[in-house]
Amino acid sequence: MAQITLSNLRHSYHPNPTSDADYALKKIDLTWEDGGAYALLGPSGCGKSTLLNIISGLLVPSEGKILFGDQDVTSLPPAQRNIAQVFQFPVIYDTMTVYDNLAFPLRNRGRDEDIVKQRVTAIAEMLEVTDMLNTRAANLSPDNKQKISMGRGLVRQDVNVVMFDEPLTVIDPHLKWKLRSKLKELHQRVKATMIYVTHDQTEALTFADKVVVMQDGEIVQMGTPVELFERPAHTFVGHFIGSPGMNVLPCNVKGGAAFFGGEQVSLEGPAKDVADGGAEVGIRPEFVSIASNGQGVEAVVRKVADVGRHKVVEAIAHDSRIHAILEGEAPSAGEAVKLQFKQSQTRLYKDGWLASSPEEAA
Ligand SMILES: Nc1ncnc2c1ncn2[C@@H]1O[C@H](COP(=O)(O)OP(=O)(O)OP(=O)(O)O)[C@@H](O)[C@H]1O
Repeated sequence: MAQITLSNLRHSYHPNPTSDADYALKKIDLTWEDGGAYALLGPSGCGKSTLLNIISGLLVPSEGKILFGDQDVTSLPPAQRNIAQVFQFPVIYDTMTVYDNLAFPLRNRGRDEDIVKQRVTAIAEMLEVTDMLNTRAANLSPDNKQKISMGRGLVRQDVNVVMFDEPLTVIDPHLKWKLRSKLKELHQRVKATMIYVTHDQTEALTFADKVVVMQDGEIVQMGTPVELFERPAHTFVGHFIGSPGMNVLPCNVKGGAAFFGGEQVSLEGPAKDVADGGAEVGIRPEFVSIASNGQGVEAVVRKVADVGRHKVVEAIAHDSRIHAILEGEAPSAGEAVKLQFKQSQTRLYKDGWLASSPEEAA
């Protein structure tokens, strides 16, 4: 196992790239710590597969280096990188038993049969498939096939990294949560570096200790699930994570103060070095409430959705849509209300990037 460093990485599929737009990966500098559980999260086309293929060696980047520990592996072929991959669709041999499928990566590298038995037994027990070891893989359900595929990825102890590429795509929705939490538990037991690629925030946030969010060939933030929720470094992260995502409202900055529709909005703290002019206020729906003291941003409720645990209110203020997540009583559609933003959670964004900082304690 090793720390993986991506240094000054860029990749273009064009033979002669001329501008940033020609690059599928713009500029990536990233370190994956040894033994970490990571998710690579972003919408379709943001460059996740390109990055994964560069780490596994299927692609050589146009620029930059990949290091495993101190070793430069940029031009090493996949077979010499000691990587395990689990794909969207199960990769198993139907004619073999579950035992032989799990044993395959070890036997392929000439491991002794007693080590094979020890590892296969341990992984089967972790995956709760011990009773299937003598079953032919052809007779398994799709989710059990994918479990075995995951087991094949985890059975070797000498890999630098295990990469999962949207591994739950074929799994029935009601079984997804089970496999998701299983994977998390497996990481804690196996302690290998794992990178889980997905466009699904729930999968990323459940699995990973650190989530890397990508947009349009760039990393916009790397952080713990709590950091991504509480302090999105970019409005894209605010939008992409959360349900509904963060409210992003156009505002005007004057002398460090933010005005939404002419009314001043109290920010979490000073917006240092933000020039006067257009910017955005970011506030998560969880921190928007209906004012009981008659003070706040005037809005009209457009829709109320009861989602069981809470209600999601959609209101319009100064032509902008604002979501609020409310527990208990909620107003009705058409009602005029005043909205309050929790000040410690109200942030300023300039050109998409976080531009306010929390008030320093006196
Ligand atoms: N072989 C290729 N040739 C040319 N362009 C490509 C190739 N593969 C990917 N691209 C382009 O590179 C960009 C990044 O694609 P990539 O497949 O890495 O994104 P992704 O986040 O993995 O998307 P998805 O989740 O849909 O697989 C996209 O604009 C895509 O069209």
